[in-house]
Amino acid sequence: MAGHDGTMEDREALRALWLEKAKTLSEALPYMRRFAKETVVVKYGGHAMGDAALAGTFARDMVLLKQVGINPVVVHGGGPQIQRMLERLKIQSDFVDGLRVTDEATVDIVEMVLSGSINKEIVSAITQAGGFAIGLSGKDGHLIRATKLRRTRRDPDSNIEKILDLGFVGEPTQVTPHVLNFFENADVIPVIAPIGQGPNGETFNINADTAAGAVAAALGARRLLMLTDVKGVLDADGDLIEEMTAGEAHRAVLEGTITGGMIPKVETCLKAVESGVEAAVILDGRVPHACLLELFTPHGAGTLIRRL
Ligand SMILES: Nc1ncnc2c1ncn2[C@@H]1O[C@H](COP(=O)(O)OP(=O)(O)O)[C@@H](O)[C@H]1O
Ligand SMILES: CC(=O)N[C@@H](CCC(=O)OP(=O)(O)O)C(=O)O
Repeated sequence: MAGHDGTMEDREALRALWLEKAKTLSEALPYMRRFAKETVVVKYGGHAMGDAALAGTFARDMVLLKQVGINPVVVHGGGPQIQRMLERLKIQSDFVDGLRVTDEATVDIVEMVLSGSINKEIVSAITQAGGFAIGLSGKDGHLIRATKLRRTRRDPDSNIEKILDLGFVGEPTQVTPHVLNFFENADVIPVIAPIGQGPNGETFNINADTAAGAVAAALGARRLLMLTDVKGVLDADGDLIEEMTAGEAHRAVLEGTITGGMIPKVETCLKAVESGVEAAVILDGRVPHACLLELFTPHGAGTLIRRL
């Protein structure tokens, strides 16, 4: 970079660059006003948090949102990190419809990785970026009450519906926003691990997309941002779909354009918008400042799903 001793051309180029940055900041003003005092729930997926530099950028973005008067609430995943720990401990793990079958030994590891290391890493990154974050799991302050997830599957030969036992996989039954409202008023950024508490004190492993959707619905969030490791929802030709209505999303699942891990993600977005969240966006967490791009520019960063 040219300093004061650079050539005239260098200084002119630098000035043009800063003017461009000032223009971008100024253009963000109407968006900042639109989202001021609003809650934005950000689901930070395990794949999206792979890179240290990107994790730092994500933390700065959360601090910036708070600084301009928005209320960011982070719900994180950690699937790949749980997987690595289970492999180190030689514990076998299977998935049904993208959900980890969770026995007693596994739920202990899931809780340790999510509420322990990952949660504290994100809290620490936000603190490093100048923010004030507090880590929670769904067990704190009755935040996420859960029950055992019931899943059934129809056997194609006998046509009999079978109950699948996923162990300690939970689904949220109630989210109590009391503790989050308290944090909002105290300018704290909550960072939530997707662990739920059952009626008898059991610990439940909740898919992080599902947990984020339930938190967004309970808070009446203006946006649910789902950071993942693809551009967004892709069509049959592999092109990004920038906006989908609930009807189009349902159709894409039925037609098989949306498969695997994208199904629970899209279903969570649909449920969230049906529960009062204004819009949900599936966006590429590998793109630096993806949340800022989505909220503060006319160039959304992924696929927006809204009620209609
Ligand atoms: N139509 C689609 N558009 C984009 N991704 C899709 C689509 N259908 C299936 N997928 C798969 O869904 C994956 C995202 O879900 P998942 O791996 O569960 O994300 P995360 O770990 O971030 O929660 C993508 O990596 C892709 O393989
Ligand atoms: C029930 C279930 O599958 N829980 C997930 C929780 C973490 C998660 O969802 O993390 P990502 O968002 O990074 O995938 C798991 O055990 O992997």
